[in-house]
Amino acid sequence: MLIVMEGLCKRYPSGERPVVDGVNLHVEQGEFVAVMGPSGSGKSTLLNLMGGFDSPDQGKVCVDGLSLYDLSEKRRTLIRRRKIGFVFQNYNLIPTLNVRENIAFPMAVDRCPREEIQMRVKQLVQDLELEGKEESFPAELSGGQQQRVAIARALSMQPRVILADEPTGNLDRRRSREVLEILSRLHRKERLTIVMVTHDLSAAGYAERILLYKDGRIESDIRQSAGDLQHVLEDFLTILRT
Ligand SMILES: Nc1ncnc2c1ncn2[C@@H]1O[C@H](COP(=O)(O)OP(=O)(O)OP(=O)(O)O)[C@@H](O)[C@H]1O
Repeated sequence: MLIVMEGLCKRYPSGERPVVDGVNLHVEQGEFVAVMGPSGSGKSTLLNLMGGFDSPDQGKVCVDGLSLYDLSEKRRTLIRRRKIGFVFQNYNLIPTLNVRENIAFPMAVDRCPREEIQMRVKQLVQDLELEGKEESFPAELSGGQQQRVAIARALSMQPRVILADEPTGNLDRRRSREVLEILSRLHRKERLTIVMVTHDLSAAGYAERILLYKDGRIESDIRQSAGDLQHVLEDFLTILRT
């Protein structure tokens, strides 16, 4: 099992109720999981806990057999860099670095050999369809291109899992589809594990498993066959209305 969450709880000091309330979740290597749910229900917090960014009040998070919150801060940072790739709604690219440098950044921090960095950047530029943009800066790119750079950067360390928080939240329909097609292809071809928070049902349609999250709990865990979105939609609406 690649990701294991057990008895996970988190309440912010300012919050009345826990935003993660006894969550148990197992994600297998190669799964593409979407997390949907009402705004403020705790989805981003759950994803941050999964990625070792936050600390739980109770419970365990294991990624690739390592219990993240039993590690020292230093080791957790290292594991995060090597095993987990993050993709955010607002891309989080470094504005003063060009595309090639943004993609190479985590590898440079990890002191990878220069030839390896060059080879990997070249491959990622190809995989993410960014040829010709290598020298461009983030401000010179469309939102979809920026997000593809962010995905390339997230993949640069060959992580075990990609955690994506609303990766298409700032993109129009066409650019969302381009980004999702790429994620979906990487998932199919390279058995990349993806956990993606999204509000967009058509984005969730690319996943093979959909978690409906509400009030800090997984209300529903649906493994969908292709095109079986109606069932998910009905569950989702029921959960939103109750
Ligand atoms: N660092 C923080 N300190 C205090 N409260 C926080 C913090 N981060 C989030 N919260 C609160 O916790 C709750 C859950 O937030 P979270 O961002 O996890 O929800 P979400 O389901 O991802 O929301 P959205 O879909 O709107 O992005 C919200 O009420 C939010 O205000």
